[in-house]
Amino acid sequence: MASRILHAQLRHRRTTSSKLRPLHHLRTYRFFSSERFSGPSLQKPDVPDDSSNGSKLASPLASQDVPDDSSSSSSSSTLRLLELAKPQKKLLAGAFATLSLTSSVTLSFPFLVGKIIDSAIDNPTMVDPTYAAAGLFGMISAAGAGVVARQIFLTKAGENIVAELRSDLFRSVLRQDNSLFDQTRTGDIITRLTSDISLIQTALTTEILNATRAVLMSVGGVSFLLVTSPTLTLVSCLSLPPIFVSAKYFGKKIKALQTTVQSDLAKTTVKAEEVISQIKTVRSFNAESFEAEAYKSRTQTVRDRAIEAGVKGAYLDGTVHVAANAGLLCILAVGGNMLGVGGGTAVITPGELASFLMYSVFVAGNVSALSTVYGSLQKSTGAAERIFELIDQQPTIMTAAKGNGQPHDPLKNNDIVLKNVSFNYPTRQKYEVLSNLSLELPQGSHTAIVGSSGSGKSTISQILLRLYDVNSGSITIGGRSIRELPPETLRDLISVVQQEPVLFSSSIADNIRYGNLEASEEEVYEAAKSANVTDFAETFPDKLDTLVGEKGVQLSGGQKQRVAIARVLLRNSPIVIFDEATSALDAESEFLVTKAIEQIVEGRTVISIAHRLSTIRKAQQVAVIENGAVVEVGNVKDLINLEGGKFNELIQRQR
Ligand SMILES: Nc1ncnc2c1ncn2[C@@H]1O[C@H](COP(=O)(O)OP(=O)(O)OP(=O)(O)O)[C@@H](O)[C@H]1O
Repeated sequence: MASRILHAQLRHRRTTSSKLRPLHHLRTYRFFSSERFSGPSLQKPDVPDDSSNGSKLASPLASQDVPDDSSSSSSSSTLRLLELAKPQKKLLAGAFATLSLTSSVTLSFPFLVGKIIDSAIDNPTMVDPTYAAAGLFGMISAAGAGVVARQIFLTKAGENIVAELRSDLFRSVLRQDNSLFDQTRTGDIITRLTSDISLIQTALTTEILNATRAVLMSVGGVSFLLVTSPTLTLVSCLSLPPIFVSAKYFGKKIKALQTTVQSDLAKTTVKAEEVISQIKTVRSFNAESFEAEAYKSRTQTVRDRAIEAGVKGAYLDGTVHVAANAGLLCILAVGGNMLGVGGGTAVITPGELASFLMYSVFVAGNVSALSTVYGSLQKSTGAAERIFELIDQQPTIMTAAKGNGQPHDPLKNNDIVLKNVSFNYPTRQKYEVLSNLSLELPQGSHTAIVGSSGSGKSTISQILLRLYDVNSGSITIGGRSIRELPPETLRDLISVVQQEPVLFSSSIADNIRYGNLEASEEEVYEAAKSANVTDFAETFPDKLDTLVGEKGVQLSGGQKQRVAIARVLLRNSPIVIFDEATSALDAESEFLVTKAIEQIVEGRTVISIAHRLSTIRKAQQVAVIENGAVVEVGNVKDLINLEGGKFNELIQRQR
């Protein structure tokens, strides 16, 4: 049973939807240092350890604004795109081989039709049109088989490239600094993982092949035109100037509009994602109409720009259509005279004129296909730049850790010492959240951190986990700076129970198992029992296999909290942080959760970020935080009785 659940969970992880899921819960994900389960990181050059200025802002992503496609970055992106196709070279070679076959058949078709017409005119008794058609049908069937094979090769190559790129990109996302997630909306990243990658897939397979076919057919077609009649070839060139002029004029406008449409569309997706994920808040404020209107107005902007681009495209198509057909009429007029109509000398046969006309249509079609391919290749270069930007983003924390991934000496103990720590969030450079903060948390002790809202209590748990690096000062565990520990090792030492625990949309058991993916079913059950999860799970028909819904919406706040505690129990880390774990609960839930918490506290270093006296009572020491600094520290009794003290003041306010 256990292995079934584990396999189901791992299988679940492999699917795209579950790959996207952790973006919403990235902090939870990191508390459990599960990035590593997503596989090895991409190879990155080492960056120097910059311990004096850890609180760096990850370079913001260029968001959905399509980057300036300067030719150098475009060409390097194109080269990198081609690199991605390299491992699929056998499949792509197969696709090119079948393409050559189908193109040769298509190219020889007008030539053969011309020959059949001439033979039928010259020697009507010798040529049986049925046999001729049957012969051509044989050729077409061979080409058809080539088309089938090409599609199969292309689909396989395309899907392989996409799967590889998607998982590389996702790994890269998981390695990024928190500051990147603080300033980038989830929807932006999801767009890169989905539609941008699809654009690349099309570019690397279908479009490159279309381009090759168009070039082959155009070059082959023009050669046939020249061989058949250089004079008529010159005549057919008359249609080129209006086509080129209008393609340049409209093409520029269309590209600019398409770029804006792409960027506006991405913003619309981001908005939809935000509203859907916050639907309860939207409902409770009766804001459905407001949000629907806001979304409608965004989609209308997209629609208007897309129509504008479509209209420009229609003008271009119309101009090309008239110019190309006028060219054909010129060929017909001049070619008709060349047939010797009206008594002149014939310099061309009817069959040659027919094949010339067919090749002209081919060439026109393929030249215009080349411009379409060029347009979509431009689009995918933009998408590639957005993807490479994210893959190339250098996280400061993962790579700066000395000995990251290397074995390290075991820690002497789990004493935590924060010394003169100053910190600001990278997105708010000028606002110092922690200011010269010093605090000692001996191994096995229970410390309550109290203080007014916004004083910096939760921030302490974030810097202990090294979700952010501090600007100055030091944090040590067992005498070792946390910067020297691989982040995974550090995060294995610490578990956090948050005020609003985040669950994944799988079963209760799977959510508990997140604490230790190797745990047996019995261990999961034991953890569930100790955290009073079985009390409520047993009342559901599927018991621990009950699905909890997205972010655990199908459970109450207290039930979610107990699942989160069971998860931490299973994790068995020596340091546990309760970040106001019971403050959002009613009295009965608080009682049950507190009982569950008592199971964890035993024998561990505990930090309770607390508001209420009930949570604080069991702590051995209390640290009062004010404006990011410890202003009072001592045991609960002493501080309660300290007249005029900060803690005493806080308690008085609660009474
Ligand atoms: N990711 C972030 N980016 C920028 N500023 C942040 C971020 N998280 C928190 N802050 C700011 O840091 C300050 C301290 O926040 P913190 O969450 O540590 O306070 P707290 O003492 O835990 O408050 P509360 O009791 O209300 O939870 C606040 O002013 C907050 O606005």
